Amino acid sequence: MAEYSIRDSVAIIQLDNAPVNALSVAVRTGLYDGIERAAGDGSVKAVVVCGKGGNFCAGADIKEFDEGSKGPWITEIGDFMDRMRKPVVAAIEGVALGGGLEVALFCHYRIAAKNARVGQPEVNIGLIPGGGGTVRLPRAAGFKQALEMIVTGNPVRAERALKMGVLDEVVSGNILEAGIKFALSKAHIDTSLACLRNRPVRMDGLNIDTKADAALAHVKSKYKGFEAPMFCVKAVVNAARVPYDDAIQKEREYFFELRTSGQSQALRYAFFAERQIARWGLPGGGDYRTARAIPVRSVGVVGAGTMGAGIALCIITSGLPCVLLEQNQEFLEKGVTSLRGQLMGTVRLGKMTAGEAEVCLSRLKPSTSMEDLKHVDMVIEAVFEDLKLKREVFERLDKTCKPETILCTNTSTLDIDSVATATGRPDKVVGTHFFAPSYLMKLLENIYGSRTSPETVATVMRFGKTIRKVPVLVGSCTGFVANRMLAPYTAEAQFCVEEGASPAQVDSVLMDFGMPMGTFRVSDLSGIDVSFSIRREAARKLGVTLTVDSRYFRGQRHCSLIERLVEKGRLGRKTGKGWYKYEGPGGTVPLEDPDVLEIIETHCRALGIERRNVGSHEIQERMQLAMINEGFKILEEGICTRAEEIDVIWLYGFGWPRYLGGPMFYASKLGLKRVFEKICTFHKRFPHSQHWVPSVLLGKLSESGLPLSKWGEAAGTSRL
Ligand SMILES: CCC/C=C/C(=O)SCCNC(=O)CCNC(=O)[C@H](O)C(C)(C)COP(=O)([O-])OP(=O)([O-])OC[C@H]1O[C@@H](n2cnc3c(N)ncnc32)[C@H](O)[C@@H]1OP(=O)([O-])[O-]
Repeated sequence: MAEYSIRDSVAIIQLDNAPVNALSVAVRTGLYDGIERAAGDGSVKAVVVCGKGGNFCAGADIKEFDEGSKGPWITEIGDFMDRMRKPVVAAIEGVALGGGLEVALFCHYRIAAKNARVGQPEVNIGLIPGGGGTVRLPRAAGFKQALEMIVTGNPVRAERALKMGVLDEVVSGNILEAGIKFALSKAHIDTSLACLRNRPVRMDGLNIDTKADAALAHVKSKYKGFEAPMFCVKAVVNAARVPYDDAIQKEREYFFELRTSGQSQALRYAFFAERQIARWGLPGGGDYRTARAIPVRSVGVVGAGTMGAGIALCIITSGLPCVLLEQNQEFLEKGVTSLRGQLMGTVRLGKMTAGEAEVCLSRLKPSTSMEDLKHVDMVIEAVFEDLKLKREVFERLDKTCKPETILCTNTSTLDIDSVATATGRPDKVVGTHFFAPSYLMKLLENIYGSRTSPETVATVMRFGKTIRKVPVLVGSCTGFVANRMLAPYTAEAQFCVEEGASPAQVDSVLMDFGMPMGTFRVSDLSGIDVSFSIRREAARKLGVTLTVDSRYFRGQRHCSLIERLVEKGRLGRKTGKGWYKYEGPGGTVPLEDPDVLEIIETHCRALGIERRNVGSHEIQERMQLAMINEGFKILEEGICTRAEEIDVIWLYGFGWPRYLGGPMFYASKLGLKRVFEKICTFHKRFPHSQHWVPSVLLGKLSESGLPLSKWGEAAGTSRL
């Protein structure tokens, strides 16, 4: 809704829809009614539109998008304002985003508090601004700057918006008081002079034809696979070419076309999924509503290898002091050099100044003495993935650190309890699984053990946000969520290669689907020897020796191509050859290698595997469905409590194309009945792959027709 009041002959319309005053039907109706009322009230000289609770407005209410169009559209409210003879002033604090900025652009004037941010982020949810933004912003900010704001979706701060011409004034102090004062000062000025409709698009000397072609080409390559950025360009270019009303009409057509598109649905889903993951609960009780995070003012990182150094870098760049610990000076110096190198990389990219980088470094305390961890609030252990070693480290940490210190283990495979029991404080032990490269990858899988306390979970969840990661809470199991799902995905890729595909073919199928990189290129990048050691270690524990001839491991189908590559010294990019051979500058360009194809052929001949033509569709289906089936098992076991958590993990851990929502969302769009039937068929065809045993939950859901948001509940794993 919108509250209407009058002060000093100024009508005040306050948008009111907590927490961000999204433009629901009620808010738009309230705004329209308020403007109409002020226009007809002879005692009112001017109008101020503002927002309640510290924000102007975050745009259309995204939750209402699936309900069709009801109530007045922003441009209808705007047309009314355009005809008003009384000045309407937008008084902005907090954010004016999307439809919120569009409302402001319909006002005759815009003032903002210093803390305000304005922007058109619709592109992030697969849309273009649909309430006049593509037509009015270029009239205020000029074609180039408006195009940049609309295509990137990045908001700008008040001072910059003022320079761009989007705002008329930036004020300090009470925004409403400033708005009333400003409105009264304009009460006698002809409003048509301030009306953006009456101004041409500012081209600032640019030629629209050349600019349009360049912008389209740029957007096509930069936002590969995304539909909305192209439409943004088309709409803004059109606004520069045709009269105002025609441009508004075209913008609306584009907006409605995109609103019902699969991409926008997926991107809107991803928007809410990211917010859902903050709502966690523990099986033993305690959740995000009741658990209090312990303040973290300093952190220690044990292990200055690539992972540890990257984690320490995340910490110091987020403003926290960090002790980086290594067992000896040589390893410590190596770690600090690697951290410095990464930091300077961000300086070179212009993301930080050299001065800021120095400030970050001043927060780092390299050390070889565990005593330096005595007073820190949290320690993240990032030593080699070896249980015995980790338990030793935890025993020492437990003895050294103050009793309140939270102890985190950066592990991708180990059971949290088996580490926690090395301490006398298992309630304060938790897993924090960072992804390589740890400074850049946004995902943080936080893993609770059976005795991890709600306060510890609340602390690592908040800490994740502090260091600008996307923290997702998951239960403990082999591989947790990300790597557990990755295992059948990569296994199927290798089986497809054994059966007749080439690594390059598999990778191109994945890239065409929208993944940032194919699985074989990823394997080369992270090192084939890494997967080799993990497999060998797992086999060793079971008393089995894996050889190049192993076709089965624990009764399961096994592809031993990795063993063959390691035998030939093909460890990946670091050795210049792996699944590919690497050439070009710095040996970074992957080329299909006839030697690898020969290794694969020999391998298949030796094992009697008949090769055939494996089609792209089959590759995609097998890799994705095997992983999706695992996702349902994860839900079924309560390792995750919502499908959204799994999707966020894939978006941020593996770069699943955001415009496809995530694997679970993708499954919902394919239809669970179809997904289940396909998985059953693959299970019959490949009986020696555990990952094809259909998930019981999936079978149940395939009959139920329940929407994705209810899958966790149906699994009985929801804890809220
Ligand atoms: C009509 C003409 C065409 C117009 C089209 C548009 O405007 S398209 C829209 C263009 N606009 C955008 O794309 C802006 C999208 N929003 C944002 O970028 C950020 O939310 C923020 C910067 C406003 C606040 O960031 P922050 O980190 O401070 O907080 P937070 O992110 O956690 O959000 C708090 C709560 O508000 C909720 N919520 C937020 N916005 C909307 C919304 N529009 N709708 C509904 N709900 C919304 C959010 O779900 C969360 O709810 P929860 O989980 O507590 O139940």
